[in-house]
Amino acid sequence: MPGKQPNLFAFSDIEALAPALRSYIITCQNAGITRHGVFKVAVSGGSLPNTLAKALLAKPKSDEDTVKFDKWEIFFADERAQLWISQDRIAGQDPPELGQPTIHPIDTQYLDDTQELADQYEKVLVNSFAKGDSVKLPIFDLLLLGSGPDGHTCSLFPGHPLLRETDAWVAPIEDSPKPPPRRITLTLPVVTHAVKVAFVATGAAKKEILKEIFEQGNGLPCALVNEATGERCSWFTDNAAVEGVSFPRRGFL
Ligand SMILES: O=C(O)[C@H](O)[C@@H](O)[C@H](O)[C@H](O)COP(=O)(O)O
Repeated sequence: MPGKQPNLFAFSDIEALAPALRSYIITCQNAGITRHGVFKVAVSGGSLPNTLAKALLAKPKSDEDTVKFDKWEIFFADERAQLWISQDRIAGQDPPELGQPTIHPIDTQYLDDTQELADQYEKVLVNSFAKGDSVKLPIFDLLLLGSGPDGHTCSLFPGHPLLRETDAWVAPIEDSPKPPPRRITLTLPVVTHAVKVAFVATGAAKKEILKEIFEQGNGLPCALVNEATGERCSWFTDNAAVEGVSFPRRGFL
């Protein structure tokens, strides 16, 4: 289905990927600011924050190429029910001269109760997106996600009943196959309702799972996001990650 498929971009390496990712994010940022005065973005962990730092902390090339962090509202796409994880997030890496984003971390007083942790984080979203009769789902301007070697994204794992969640915006998980087992995550309907979804997946270790996601799908969480979002979804990969993947690449303009 032309036009309905996700955009698969493949770069020679992370150095080449970073400026394209920056330009994509700035386009989403400017669209969000035009629509509602702020840029609402949710971010995953893994290697993504380091790639984002490379992309976003580079020197602007023009006025249009400006990252307006003071207009950013940053949420976590998923989070471990642990104290230390936030340290490797992009939150700690914004130099003050770029402006301070509004960051919405989890409330660590609820770490012992993942349902409460999820409910409290959902309240944070409700305050920002005004859940009510007319707002069934929050609409993030952008989700910046990674893909695990098993095809998971956020803390949505292959074959897990959480993939069938339809009501909650944020859900707890107590049996994550990837340690640690206790986490909270945005739910699939929230992920697929975003204006734009971008995955960043690099390195040869990703090629088997990317082949499965793009060729068979197999109900893998990343494939479900691809299917539900189509052209709203973009994959920023390097050649090593997509070697042997039969799926048309797009040129990044
Ligand atoms: O909480 C976690 O366990 C990580 O956030 C994890 O979900 C990560 O996002 C993916 O495994 C992709 O990680 P890489 O991009 O580092 O491969």
